[in-house]
Amino acid sequence: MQRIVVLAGGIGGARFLRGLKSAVPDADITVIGNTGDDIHLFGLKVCPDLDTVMYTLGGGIHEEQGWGRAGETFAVKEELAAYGVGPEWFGLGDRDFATHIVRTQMLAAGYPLSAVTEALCARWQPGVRLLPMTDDRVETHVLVDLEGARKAVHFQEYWVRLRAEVPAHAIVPVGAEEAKPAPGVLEALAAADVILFPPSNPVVSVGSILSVPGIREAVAAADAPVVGLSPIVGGSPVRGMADKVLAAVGVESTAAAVARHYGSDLLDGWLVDTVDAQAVAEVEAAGIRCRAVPLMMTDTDATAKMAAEALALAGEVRA
Ligand SMILES: O=c1nc2n(C[C@H](O)[C@H](O)[C@H](O)CO)c3cc(O)ccc3cc-2c(=O)[nH]1
Repeated sequence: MQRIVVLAGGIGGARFLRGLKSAVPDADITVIGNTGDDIHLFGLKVCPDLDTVMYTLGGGIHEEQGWGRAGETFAVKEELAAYGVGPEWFGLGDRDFATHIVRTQMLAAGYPLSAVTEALCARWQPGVRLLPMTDDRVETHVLVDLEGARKAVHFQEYWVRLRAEVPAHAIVPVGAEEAKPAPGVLEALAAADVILFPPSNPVVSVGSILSVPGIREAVAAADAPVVGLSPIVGGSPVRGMADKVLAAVGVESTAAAVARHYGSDLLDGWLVDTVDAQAVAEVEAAGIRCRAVPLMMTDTDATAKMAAEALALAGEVRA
């Protein structure tokens, strides 16, 4: 059975995984999920990217939104607001709250996040093994200009409250230096037949995962071919704020620049969209095999084709 390891962020990663599962239903898929977006609110630990993967693959996601639960209600949030307790800018629904309550209760009882995630997945049956990148606390902060001062804000505040509309100067995965990969992460990378970087954010999603000491090294040292899919199509991100956070780390928003940012020490293959076909030569000149194929995840079939192209490229670079 083909063992595939995917380093995934939130919406883009989750949708890619749905296509991958449809392309290779019998594969053994391990997902290393980003936890740099995690936030503590109302005394609860919220893990947006792990939950987005779990709900999407488990059939509980709010499809149009891409995050949170389908059929959601907001009574708890409204009651909290009536007490003057915020933040009001972060949309936690009643059904979603239950996940965070179970998670926080288990963490308080001494279970590591990896065990808690496994317990939550026992309900959702995502059909993949979902591992957090680390059991330790890592929080992505963004250095921004706000109200005349330069300050660090939590990634969720930058993205959800500020809509990534303030200038960002640096992205800091606070706590990453002391973090250890969660149990199973290094083992999965070492045993993989293929490692994939979905079209997730290269800085705050895949970049956060790679910032955990040992993970980047394990990807680079893996026997498996590593293939990524560009989240930048025609010079802009398909969704999200990748252009803004790429600028903050000094990387141009092009499919080729993102490939060079990962580098040939990590990537063996890179897929760009057909509109970026002119980037193929530049990526190949950087020592990374490159193909131009349609990269819009319009539905599961289109996404399954992208996943199949990524696996075909992995087969090619392995040969
Ligand atoms: O744009 C928003 N995204 C929300 N997201 C998505 C989240 O901010 C992100 O898109 C990611 O963290 C980036 O992957 C949530 C995700 C959750 O799992 C739980 C709650 C939220 C709440 C919001 C929200 O209020 N607004």
